[in-house]
Amino acid sequence: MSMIAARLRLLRLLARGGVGLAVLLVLLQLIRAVVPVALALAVGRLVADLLAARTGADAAVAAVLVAAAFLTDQIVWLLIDPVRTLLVKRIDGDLRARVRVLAASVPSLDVLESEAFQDRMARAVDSGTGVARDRSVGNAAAGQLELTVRMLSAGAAAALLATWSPPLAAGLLVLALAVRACVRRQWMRIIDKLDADTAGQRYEFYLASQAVVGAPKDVRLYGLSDWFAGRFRAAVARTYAPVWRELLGVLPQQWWAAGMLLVASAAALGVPAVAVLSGDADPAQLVTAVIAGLAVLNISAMGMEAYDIEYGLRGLAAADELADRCAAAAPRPEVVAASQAPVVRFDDVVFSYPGSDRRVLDGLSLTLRPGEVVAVVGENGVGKTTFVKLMAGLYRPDSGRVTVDGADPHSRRPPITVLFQDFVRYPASLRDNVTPAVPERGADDDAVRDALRRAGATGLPEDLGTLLWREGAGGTDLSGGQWQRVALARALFAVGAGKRLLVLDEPTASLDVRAEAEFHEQVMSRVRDTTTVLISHRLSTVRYADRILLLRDGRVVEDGTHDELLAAGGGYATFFTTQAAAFGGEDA
Ligand SMILES: Nc1ncnc2c1ncn2[C@@H]1O[C@H](COP(=O)(O)OP(=O)(O)OP(=O)(O)O)[C@@H](O)[C@H]1O
Repeated sequence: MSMIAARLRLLRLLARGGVGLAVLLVLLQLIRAVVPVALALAVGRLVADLLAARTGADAAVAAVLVAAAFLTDQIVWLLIDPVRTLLVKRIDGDLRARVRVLAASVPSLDVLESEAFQDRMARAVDSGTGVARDRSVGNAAAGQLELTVRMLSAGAAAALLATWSPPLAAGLLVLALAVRACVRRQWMRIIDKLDADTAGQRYEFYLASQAVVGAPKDVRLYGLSDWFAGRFRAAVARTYAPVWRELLGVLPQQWWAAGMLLVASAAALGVPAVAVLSGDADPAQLVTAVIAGLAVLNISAMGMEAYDIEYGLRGLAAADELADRCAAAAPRPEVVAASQAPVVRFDDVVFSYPGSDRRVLDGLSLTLRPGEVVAVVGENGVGKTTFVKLMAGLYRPDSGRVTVDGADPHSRRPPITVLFQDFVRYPASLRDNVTPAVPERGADDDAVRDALRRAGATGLPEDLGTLLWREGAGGTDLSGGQWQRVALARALFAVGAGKRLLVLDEPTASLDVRAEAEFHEQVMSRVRDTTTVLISHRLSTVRYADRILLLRDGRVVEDGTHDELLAAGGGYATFFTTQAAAFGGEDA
């Protein structure tokens, strides 16, 4: 897109903040644009009236016009700020919502988690960390309007000056625009530097958010505020050092621009003065010409709008690239309905996370038969959760094949529900924390209560409408174990609503011993019409599974029932006996 088209697009974006508000801002800016010309004319008339010793009434009218022009400028200036702020916030809010919808529409996590996608997302909705000004598309749109109006104002002042001296008007305008263009090019190098280290800016933002909200207990318990502050200062210094260096490099280059402006100002003042001295102009014309000349030169000063425009254009480009990436990504998978438990197959699957060459899954082959409860065990980091993500179609294998009932889960999402280890605690009601896996089902309080009961969730608020978000009005919070039961209820509710592939990743991690003992009876024995994957380090949880798979080196190395694997005396048997010994008996 050409520069002019991009800038016209910025102006059109103003309407996204509300047509009425945009029109008001345009009007206010236009009034500001004509003020310098009005002031030049009014002051010229005042001087003419005073010198011609006309009636006091004539001079008073001229003085009132001068005052009116001055006051109008002040009042409009006061009004512009709130109108501009509101408009910018609305435009940015609109873009932020669009970007979030785009991000949510990406079907696979590899695109979402890629650095390029994250960078573009941060750029498109940048709220200006690190500098005093918001670097946003909304600011760019408002800045483009300001610049357009400043140009119009300079043009109008030049036109007024041209009625007296066309060469002076043309000369001042060309000089002012040349100075502006050169200075702008120098300063924009700083934005390139700012853009260069987006990963550093993300890290700095992460540190700041961890220090305030992410790790409040650790910060207080271990007195970590200095630790965070030191790292934050170091991160800021690392990220912004190149920017400061660029800044120091640009400053000495300002001398010649200052020199050119000095010459231009001398011409703006000197040419009319010489004309008056030589009798070619009267003092009133001098005053009008000088004010108009200085108004023309005003455009040479690069205001903050230049940064706003430059940064916002990059934000807009980032948003466009996001849209293109999303359009190019695979379409949102069709969700498959199933009346019976599905069969899941992994054939020689190899998978590495984007940006890593470490094979997390390396030739993984397995079959989950319909209605089976299959436990997956293995050391930390062996790839159990990764296996689930591929089964759910959230990533695609690098090679090999994943199918659920014969279909690729990436393009046809199976009727799956997953209780992830890091399950989401929705800032919503208890009811809405149980139902999100099947939003189409709607609120069915009996089914919600039944799922909570089967998950063994006790001590919860009686009212399903209770907000489970402490920061919200009337909100409350739950213990870790209670949250895990609510998340388990979420999975069971989804099974009740027809999801026939159930994954429980560490479902008993936060449960006490009695609750864990009840887990098999209350939960596992009731999901028989569902293909179930159970991931747990607690071997007492997995021992009742129909089959147990032990993962190592990215593939299945043992496959059998608890008794078969114990008898085989392999890795599972070692796990089990070690755990049993740690708990003081064979029955871990
Ligand atoms: N989003 C990700 N990007 C890059 N690497 C990842 C990502 N998620 C996990 N990994 C890496 O993949 C490997 C397998 O992780 P995974 O979570 O599947 O292990 P796990 O067997 O479930 O572990 P645990 O028992 O600790 O829960 C780990 O080495 C981890 O560092």
